[in-house]
Amino acid sequence: MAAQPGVVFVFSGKRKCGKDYVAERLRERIGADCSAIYRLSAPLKEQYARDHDLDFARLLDASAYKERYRGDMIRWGEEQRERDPDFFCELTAAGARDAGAPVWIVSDARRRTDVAFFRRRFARQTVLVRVVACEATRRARGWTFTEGVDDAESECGLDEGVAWDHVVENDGNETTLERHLDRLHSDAQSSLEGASL
Ligand SMILES: Nc1ncnc2c1ncn2[C@@H]1O[C@H](COP(=O)(O)OP(=O)(O)OP(=O)(O)O)[C@@H](O)[C@H]1O
Repeated sequence: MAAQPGVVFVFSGKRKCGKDYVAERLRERIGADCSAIYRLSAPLKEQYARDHDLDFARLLDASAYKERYRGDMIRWGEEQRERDPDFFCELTAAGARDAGAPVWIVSDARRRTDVAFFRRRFARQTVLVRVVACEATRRARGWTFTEGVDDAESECGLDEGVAWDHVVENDGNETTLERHLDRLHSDAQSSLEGASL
């Protein structure tokens, strides 16, 4: 049987708050041998590419190819979620189980249903992490407010009403970030010890 995770970190945050950056720093801290980063958007792109006979690798990068299909891909994703809100979470979890690392870092939760899925399916293992940075910092990292994106559910669905286990301040202060990473790392260690992995 495929492996169950010891810890599932579920990251969320506004655009350019540094979710990917902090997720990568956490993976380095815990060690690439026992942790891996997963994106809920990856199986969406993979499945979309398969259904539409497209090149999955080119949909993943920041190419004009991806931009050409972006609108239709978003619409297609919404249709799948309406049919089954857990569709992409299930695919991600199945891929992660097969890969077998004990610590999963899911770097891009965007919806209430994403958080609810991991809380329900991996109740003991899930650690909810909100990454925050002020608007000035996000702007300096390339963010500009875009209508239809920054006011959409995919960007605002988790702004309120979620009991985060950790809120990571990522405004560029290295000492603060290190302190947060220490806490997350120690959470992972205790959970792994508790699960006797
Ligand atoms: N603490 C930090 N120190 C230095 N650079 C950072 C830090 N946090 C983020 N960055 C940089 O800011 C940029 C945006 O970060 P990142 O891609 O992780 O954001 P994101 O929240 O995943 O964005 P998006 O939602 O658009 O995918 C990247 O170039 C990243 O390297």
